[in-house]
Amino acid sequence: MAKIDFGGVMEEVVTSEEFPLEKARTILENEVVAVIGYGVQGPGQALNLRDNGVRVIVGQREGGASWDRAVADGFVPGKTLFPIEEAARKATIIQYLLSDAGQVAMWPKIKACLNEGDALYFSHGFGVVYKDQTGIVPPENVDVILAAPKGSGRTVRTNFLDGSGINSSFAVFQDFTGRARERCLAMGIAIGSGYLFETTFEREVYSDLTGERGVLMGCLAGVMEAQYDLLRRHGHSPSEAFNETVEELTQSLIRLVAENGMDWMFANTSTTAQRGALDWAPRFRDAVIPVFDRLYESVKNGDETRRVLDVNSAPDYREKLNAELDAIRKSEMWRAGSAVRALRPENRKQ
Ligand SMILES: NC(=O)C1=CN([C@@H]2O[C@H](COP(=O)(O)OP(=O)(O)OC[C@H]3O[C@@H](n4cnc5c(N)ncnc54)[C@H](O)[C@@H]3O)[C@@H](O)[C@H]2O)C=CC1
Ligand SMILES: CC(=O)[C@](C)(O)C(=O)O
Ligand SMILES: [Mg+2]
Ligand SMILES: [Mg+2]
Repeated sequence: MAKIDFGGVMEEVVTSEEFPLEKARTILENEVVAVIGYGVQGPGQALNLRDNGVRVIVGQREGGASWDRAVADGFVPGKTLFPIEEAARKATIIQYLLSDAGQVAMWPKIKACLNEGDALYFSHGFGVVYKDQTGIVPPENVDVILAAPKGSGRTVRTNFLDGSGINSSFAVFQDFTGRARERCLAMGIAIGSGYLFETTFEREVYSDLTGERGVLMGCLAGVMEAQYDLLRRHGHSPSEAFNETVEELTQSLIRLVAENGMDWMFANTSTTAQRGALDWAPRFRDAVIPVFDRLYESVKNGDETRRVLDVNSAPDYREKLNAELDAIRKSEMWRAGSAVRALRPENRKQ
């Protein structure tokens, strides 16, 4: 493993150079991988595995939109696409990529399909770590491994297609065969990871639930809305409020952060902007610390899990979710956003 200095802390990572695809292919040579669930991660990981020469089949509920999508992506019913349990029985590596609530519902059936020496693969620590709520306790005679892409399943695929790779974490929870670690790393590389950093199931789920509720999604959505509304209350137009809150971030400034870090972005803005941002950053930081403390506690004590399972296990959860997403889409802010996006020169030409 390569030793990398992450800001003064040495960590070991596995890169696609030191663990090349050829090595992954050899390790997975005699395996049949079943991707159970063809939602967001399922397609990204399944297609990358297939393109990387791994024997992969898909298990999905018959008849729904995800099944049709798998067919459209070239998986053939009866050959490489099966109902969930049939796929799970055929496989030696079961990639459990149903929604986390779906994993709980299907667990008794999946458990019954596991053979001694199989590997049960997750992209989240959720099911295993919150076992008191999920009931997911793998049998002792299988490997239990994790490769968790740090990005959307869409990006898992688009990064692969453009020749880059997603970063993923990996973890071994249970090593029955003595091969759990190599199977885990081989899968991590074969799904298209550029490098993998090591974690545990527990640390993965705590950090992942915090990140998505926090800066990556929840906090981001919240602070954007707060600033947009503030500007609107003070008489600014929707286009001005949206540009100054979202468009400039996604089209310019966050790209500089991605390229070269926060200081680089600051260095390429006006001295006026720098002064103000440097002064206000600690105020925002201090304002949200108590919210973040509550968030981490709520993750750790299982409250977030309870909420996810409650809401996402309801029969009408899809309708309710769509209504919530629809409300965002139809809000003035995001309708303004749609108009702003349409005005980007590259979109205007179409
Ligand atoms: N969405 C993403 O990009 C990421 C997801 N993950 C993890 O990957 C795993 C899969 O997540 P997603 O791809 O978002 O899942 P998803 O929400 O897209 O669901 C996948 C499939 O599960 C099926 N499903 C749901 N409930 C079911 C049930 N009761 N019975 C049978 N099938 C059912 C649905 O047909 C759907 O196609 C989760 O553990 C998630 O936390 C990790 C990183 C990113
Ligand atoms: C994309 C990702 O890794 C998330 C946000 O954690 C998720 O979809 O669960
Ligand atoms: Mg994540
Ligand atoms: Mg997540």
